[in-house]
Amino acid sequence: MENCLCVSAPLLPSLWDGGTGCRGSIRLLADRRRHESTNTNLKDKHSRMAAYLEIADDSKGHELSLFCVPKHYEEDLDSVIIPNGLIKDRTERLARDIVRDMGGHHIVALCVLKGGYKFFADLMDYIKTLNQNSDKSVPLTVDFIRLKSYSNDQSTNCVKVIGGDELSALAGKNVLIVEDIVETGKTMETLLKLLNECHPKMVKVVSLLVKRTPRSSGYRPDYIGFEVPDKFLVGYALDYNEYFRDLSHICILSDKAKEKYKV
Ligand SMILES: O=P(O)(O)OC[C@H]1O[C@H](OP(=O)(O)OP(=O)(O)O)[C@H](O)[C@@H]1O
Ligand code: HPA
Repeated sequence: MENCLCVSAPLLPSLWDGGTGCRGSIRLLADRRRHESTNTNLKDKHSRMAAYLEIADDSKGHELSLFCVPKHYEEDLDSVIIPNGLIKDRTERLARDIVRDMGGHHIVALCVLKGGYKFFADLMDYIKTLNQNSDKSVPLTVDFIRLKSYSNDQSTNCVKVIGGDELSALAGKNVLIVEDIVETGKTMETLLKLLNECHPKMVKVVSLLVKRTPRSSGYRPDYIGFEVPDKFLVGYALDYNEYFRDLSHICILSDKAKEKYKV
């Protein structure tokens, strides 16, 4: 099913109407692709390039036995690809970049559930810390939306909106969408379309991860934590059929585990 949008909870009335040290393999890169502004009304005058840490395709990650991993998942993971500490360090810097660019305005941070909840919580904490320790501070409010399109390790191509706050409340606001991963780009493109119908003043997107994959539509967020290989990743709230959200590090899921937890 191509470009399907399903709204399956009556929570969005406006929508019902209209619709590491990985062996030296991590490098800091700038996104050389043309930066696409996510707001059709207020396109950035300056073409910015999103910086990110690249995890190389041949990165094997780190041995599981070097980290604390829940016993119940020990057999299911190939390796730790991004340790929790590195996620936090990169998130701290993303917070600084976001406040630098969006500061001075009230920001509404929109968390994309469920996968985005850990990154969202940590990013908000870092922005709060910046607010507390600077002469300039930016008011921050939070909103939530739940989107779902994956079953097993594949996008169904049908992005379902299954709950959340009313997007119409974001009219005229500076919105920061907080997402865990962009793979095909379908989830984010669907959300941006819905959001733009509500006429926000500005929309920026931060995604902790962007996957290098031939399945990508080419969509790139405004802020990116890491660019990752085309492998199915779990942990730090990223799931496989709801499992592995209770894992601190981002890990590569084994093929055996894909079979074990398949629906
Ligand atoms: O770029 P895409 O190919 O669209 O994939 C990205 C989306 O997939 C995951 O959501 P999922 O549907 O698994 O729901 P979840 O957040 O509840 O895990 C993830 O959290 C992103 O929202
Ligand atoms: N892991 C978990 N959820 C996802 C992924 C992934 O690699 N890609 C898209 N949603």
